[in-house]
Formats: sequence, C-alpha cells, structure tokens
Amino acid sequence: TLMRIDLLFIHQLKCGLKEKYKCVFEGIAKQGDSTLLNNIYTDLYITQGCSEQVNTEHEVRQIEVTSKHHNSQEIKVECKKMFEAPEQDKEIRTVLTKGVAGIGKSVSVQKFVLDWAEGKENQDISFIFPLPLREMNLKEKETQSLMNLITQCFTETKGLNLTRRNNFKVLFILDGLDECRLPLNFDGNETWSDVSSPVSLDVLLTNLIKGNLLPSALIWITTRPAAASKIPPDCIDRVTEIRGFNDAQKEEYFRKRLKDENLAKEIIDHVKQSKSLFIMCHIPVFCWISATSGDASKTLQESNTEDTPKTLTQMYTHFLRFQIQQSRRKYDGEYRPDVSWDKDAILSLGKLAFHQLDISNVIFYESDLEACGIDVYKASVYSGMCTQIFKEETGIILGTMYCFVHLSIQEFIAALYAHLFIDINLKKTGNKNEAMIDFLKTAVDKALESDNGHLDLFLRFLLGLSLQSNRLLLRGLLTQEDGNDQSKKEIVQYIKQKLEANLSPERSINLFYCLNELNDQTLVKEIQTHFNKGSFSSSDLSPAQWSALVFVLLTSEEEMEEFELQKFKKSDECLIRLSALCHYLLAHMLSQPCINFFLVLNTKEDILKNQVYVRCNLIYFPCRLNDCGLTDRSCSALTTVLGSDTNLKELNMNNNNLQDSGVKLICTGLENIRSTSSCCSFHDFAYVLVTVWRLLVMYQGSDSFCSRSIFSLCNCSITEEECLILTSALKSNPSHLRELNLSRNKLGDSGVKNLSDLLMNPQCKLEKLKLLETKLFANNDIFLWAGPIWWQKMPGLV
Ligand SMILES: Nc1ncnc2c1ncn2[C@@H]1O[C@H](COP(=O)(O)OP(=O)(O)OP(=O)(O)O)[C@@H](O)[C@H]1O
Repeated sequence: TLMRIDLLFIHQLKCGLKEKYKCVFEGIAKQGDSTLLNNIYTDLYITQGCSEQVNTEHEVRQIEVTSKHHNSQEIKVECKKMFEAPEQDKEIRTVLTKGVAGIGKSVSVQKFVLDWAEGKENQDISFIFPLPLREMNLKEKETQSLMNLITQCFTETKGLNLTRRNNFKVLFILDGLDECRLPLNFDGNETWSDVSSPVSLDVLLTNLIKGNLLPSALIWITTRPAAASKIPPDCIDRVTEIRGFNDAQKEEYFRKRLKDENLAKEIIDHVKQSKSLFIMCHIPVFCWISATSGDASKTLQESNTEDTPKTLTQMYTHFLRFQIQQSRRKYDGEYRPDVSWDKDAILSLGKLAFHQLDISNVIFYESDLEACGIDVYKASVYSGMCTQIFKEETGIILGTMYCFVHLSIQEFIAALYAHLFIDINLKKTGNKNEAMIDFLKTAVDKALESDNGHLDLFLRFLLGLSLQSNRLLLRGLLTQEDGNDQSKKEIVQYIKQKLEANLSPERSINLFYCLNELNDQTLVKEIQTHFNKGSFSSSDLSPAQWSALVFVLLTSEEEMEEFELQKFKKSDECLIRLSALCHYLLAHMLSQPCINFFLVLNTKEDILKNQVYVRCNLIYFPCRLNDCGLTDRSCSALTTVLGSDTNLKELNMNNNNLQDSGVKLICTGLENIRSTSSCCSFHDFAYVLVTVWRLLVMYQGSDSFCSRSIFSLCNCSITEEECLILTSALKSNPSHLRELNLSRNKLGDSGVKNLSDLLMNPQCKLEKLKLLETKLFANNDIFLWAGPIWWQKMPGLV
C-alpha cells in the first residue's frame, strides 16, 4: 500500500516526465514547431533473443558463440510488455534491448515512459527513472548516494524515501549503453547495497544492475549491439532486439509523419522507386530523413526519377540541402532552387562533428564548440539555421549541451568536412587526385580497424562524396571535379582487395555499401552472372564473392521470390559459408511478407531429395545433407541455422564424417530447439535419418527421441549395446513413438530380442518396427530379410 505522500511523488514524477517526453526531439522542439510523440510513434518490430551475440568477432567464432546462447524461436515482444515474462512463473528483472543506430531504442524508451506517465500502461510500476547514460558520463567523477542521484535528476521526488523496506516497483532505464564512458567494472567494484550512502557512480550502476542495490528494482538497458557485452550475461534476464519497421510499418510511419495522405502516398512511391532505399527505411531514422528530403524534392518540384536518392550519400545530401533551403526561406520568405551555403558555419560545425566522431563523442559542451570556432552565443543560430541538424538540449544534470539530431547526421557532416578540408588544403598543393586517393585509402583502413564499426557510416559518406555526380548537388560548397574518375577506379580496386581478406560479415557488408555509394556494381554483377549460369559448383567462391552473395540477397532490386543456389560444391567450407549467410540474412531481414526469401541448396542432382529451404519468417527446412563430405567443422555452423529454425522437419546427415565432436555440436543445436517452451513444432520433426541420433540418444537420454512419432535410424551402425540402451530408454519413458526404423544395423541377437520384448510391452505404443537387412547374428553376417518387411505389432513375435 502506498502512502499519500508517495502518491504525490508519483503524480509529480509523472507530470514531469509527461512534459519532458511528450515531444520527439528532432531538433525542432526549440522552435516551437514540435512533434508530439503520440502523433508519429509507429510500432516497431521487436523480438526476444538476439541474432548476433558478439559482432566484433570473426564470423565462424561468432556462430559458435551464438549457437551456445541461441534462443531459437523468434518471439515478438511489444514495447509496452518489455517486462512481461512469456512464462508466468518467471520474473524478469533486467532487460537488455539491442539495436543498431537509429533503429528506435530511445524512441521506444520514450514511448514506454510516456505511456506510463499518461497512466496508460504499466501502472503496476510506481516510479520510472530514465537515466540517459550519455548524461551519466558527466557524473563519472562524483560520489553520491543513489537517493541523491535520483532527487538530483528528478527534483519532483525530493524527499522520497526508497529503502529496501518499502515495496515500490521501481524501474530504472539506462538508455544508450554504447555512449557510456564509465568503466562499468562489474568484477572489480565493491558490493554496495545502501541506497543512502555516497559512492562512485560506477559502483552505484553496477550494483543496481547486479541487483545488490534495490534488489526489486527493474532495470532496462538499451544499447547498440557492439556494446552489449559490457554487461555480464548473467545479470540479464531477457535480451530483446529492435529490428526496425517492417514494410507495413514503414508506410504507416510516412502516413503519420506527413499527415497529408496524398503527400504520404507520393513519398512512399518515391522511396519505393529504389529498392535499396526502401530496404534502408526499415531503420526509422532513414524513414525520417526520407520523409524530410522527400518532402524537399516535392516542394521543389523536382521529384522526377532522376532525383530519387539511390544511395545514403544522396539521401543525406538532399536532406542537408533541404534544411538549408528551409532556413533560408524563413529569412527570405521564398524558395530558391540554388542553395546558398554558409561555408564558414558548415566548416566549424563540420570540424566539431569530425573531431568528436574520431573520439566517439556525441555530446558537446560550450568548450567543445569554442574549440571549433563556434561562438556559443551563436550556437542557437546554428540550431536555428539547421533546425533538424544541430540541437541544443537542456540536460537533466549539466545544463546546456549540444548534439547533432542523430549520429548519422554527425557522420555525414564529418565526411563533408573532410572533403571541404581537402578542397581547401589541396588547392595550394599540386597533385590533388593522389592526395585524395591516399586519404580515402587511409579512411578505409581506419574504418576496418574499428571493432564496433563506429566509422562505417562515415566511410560510406566519405566515399559517396568523392563522386562528382554527388558533388554536383553541393556546388558552391565543394569544388567540382573534372570528371576524371581515376581516383574512383583506384579506390574501388583497393576496397575489392580488402574484401578478399577474411573480414567479419558486418565489415564486408559495409564495404559493399561503400562500393554502392561509389556506384560500382562489378562484384555484385559477377555474382549475379554466377547465379544465372548456375556455376557455383565448379568454382570456389572467393571471400569477396561470398560477401557479395550476402549483399545481393540483402539489397537486390529484383523481387527474388525463389532463389536457387544450385549445385554448390560439397564441402565444409561451402556449408559454413552458407550457414553464416542464412544466419546473417535471417538476422537482418525483418519478418515481412513481401520479402519472400527462399533459399534452395541442392547438394545432389535430384532436387526433390536434397534441399534446404530457408524462408525468412516461415522457415521450412527439410534439410538433407547426406553424402556431402562434411566433417565436424561444419557442425557448429549448422547448429546455428538449426537453432534459428523452429520448423525443421527433417535432418539427414547420413554418410558424412562428423565424428563424435560434430555430433555433440548438432545435439546442442537440437537441444536449443527443444528448450524453447512454446516450440512444439519440434514434435513434427518426423524423420531423422542421421547417424548422429544414436549418439543423441546416449548423450541426452531419450526425451527428444520419444517425442517423435516416426523415427528412423536406418544404417546408423547401431551396435548391439546401443540397441539395448535404446530399448531401455523407450521402456522407461512414456513414448509417442509409433514407427521405428532400425534397418541395416548390427543389432545382434540380444538387440532384436530386446526390441521384440519392447513390442510385447503393453505400455509401448510402437506400432511398426522396420528391420530391413538386419544382421541378426553379428558374427555370422546372415541377412535374414531381403526385402522391406514391416513388423506389425503382433503378440508372440520373436
Ligand atoms: N517507433 C518510432 N516511431 C516513429 N519514429 C521513430 C520511431 N523510432 C525511431 N523513430 C525516428 O528515428 C529517430 C532515431 O530513433 P532513436 O533516437 O530512438 O534511435 P536509437 O536506436 O536510439 O539510435 P542511437 O543508437 O543512434 O541512439 C527518431 O528521432 C525518430 O525520428
């Protein structure tokens, strides 16, 4: 029961948060032109579990790690139900939500808080304290108590007493773990459970997350994927991942954002003209940029196909032009088709963006601005000039701060600055081309060195802006080149060379995006030619070509209803690559009906017999990989795909050289499927013709075995001894097994005897037992049955 004073605190906190969270901060709030969150908020596609656990690692290693933690089934999570456990008896205290830049983590947090503050959702929670980690950085050096921290950040709660005794449900939201500069020393920090004595912020936060401090408090942490590993996995009860908008949600967003139905329709059509742009729009921030720059081309009457941005650089360039034109219009009251750039202002802003990006900083203070020649008194002019680019924010702790409206905008402005800088400095020196090439190469190297890809987007913009066709849109700002594309050729070559090295999927995909920004499709075309000719089996694909394959699948302009990868070379290498590819695709494609991705892998001539179907959402998997020359090397890769698939109907691994170690790995993958409580499709796992199953029975008891109705262990070199284990497992467990095929094994006399005993047992539901070509007498090798004989359940059968 809450006391009246507590109710008052709750009321005050809700009022404060409502005020703070009701508008979206897209930089325009200050100008009194604000957008209400509830007017534009569009549901996002959020799932439980995580597709990539550690994305800084090499892909094969990644697969291993993922398979261990894999939570096989894709469970959709509603934002408002972030703390609602799917199983009723389980309580969720800590949630970690991952998602790439601009996918909507902060907006989700905002919506959650607003709904609570408006009394709509999660009313069982008494207090929500959102603590943006970027702001917490500033308290790094201070010591204070948790209570103090709360009352400082939420002055409405001054006087509130949160002790361990009272049983308020409290939620702390730590938004933006990737921006946190605190060490978060979970191992080294002392244990702290006192809410009212002062200690360093790092100790406070780590103990809060661990549950030492206010053990009943709920914790919600959001982060970009690369930083997720900062939190020890055992502190997290649930991992969710924001996957962005699916196609329907993209359209819904445009309708909400633009209000005018006709304009929305026009812009949706406009975005759809470029498939890669449309795909990019699964990230909300790109939707927002498209809505704004699309709006621009509409207003400027230039929305012909030519002008549809096809690359990210073009999209952001349109956006920037529009912003500048908008602000000019404010002053002049009219549109001008040509943009008049304030070069000095852009240089200063660019310098800030560039230098701060280099040190991964996204929040700036007066001193940072001054260091770049920005007069703080004029900073509001900047934010006024580019209302949706740069913004001034009053933080909860340290007063006025500045930041770009979104990191991607900082990245774009930083790249623009780099070009401006080169333009200015190279004017003086002679060989501009060479210097430019060197500069771009160094940027490629530097971006590849980064573990978490923090320069990926910057690099894309940087390369994009080196193209003359793009510079044309920025005339008056960037110097116009003479159409000599030597530098483009060289840098494309350089990137291709890099792609031949074994890069992680993330890095190589980014390099493809870079090639795309550079308008170079040669590698991608090569791959398409391979497809069309079906010539994969004869040629070993190079690492670059494999990455190209993924890229083609991700961004293909054509609707690939069905996509056949026929006649691949039978090898571990091929399977590992393909599994990584499937896994990557599954992780990066949203469940949307329009992407009907269908991968068919044929390992034998006969299409019907040998195929792996992977469907994006509705993954259907008769997976026949028999006779594929596979060894245990393939197994970890395979387990990942098995783990991500819940509709696996059939797995055939016969006649491979998997060894015990490989079998164990596959068992782990299958175990993952089984462990998902809601996953009953595993029971449809009808036929399993795998040598591994005999070992599965031994390693994991008989549960999984017994849950199937038809089971085939034909030609699995099952020995007499194993047959005994099998029969006793069947005897001691209530079994659903109806049919068992044990043909072509060396079961021996006692094995067969045991099986017939089993059939006689009234508990046993087994109706058919197939013992084709069974070597009954192990020593004499006598073939007792020549043809397929089904033993019906008959009393007296010996
Ligand atoms: N659910 C949503 N509905 C409408 N717009 C959204 C939604 N989610 C995100 N956006 C738009 O995308 C922008 C970026 O979203 P947000 O700041 O939440 O990304 P983020 O995942 O926190 O990114 P970062 O890791 O860079 O901080 C928002 O400013 C908003 O314009």
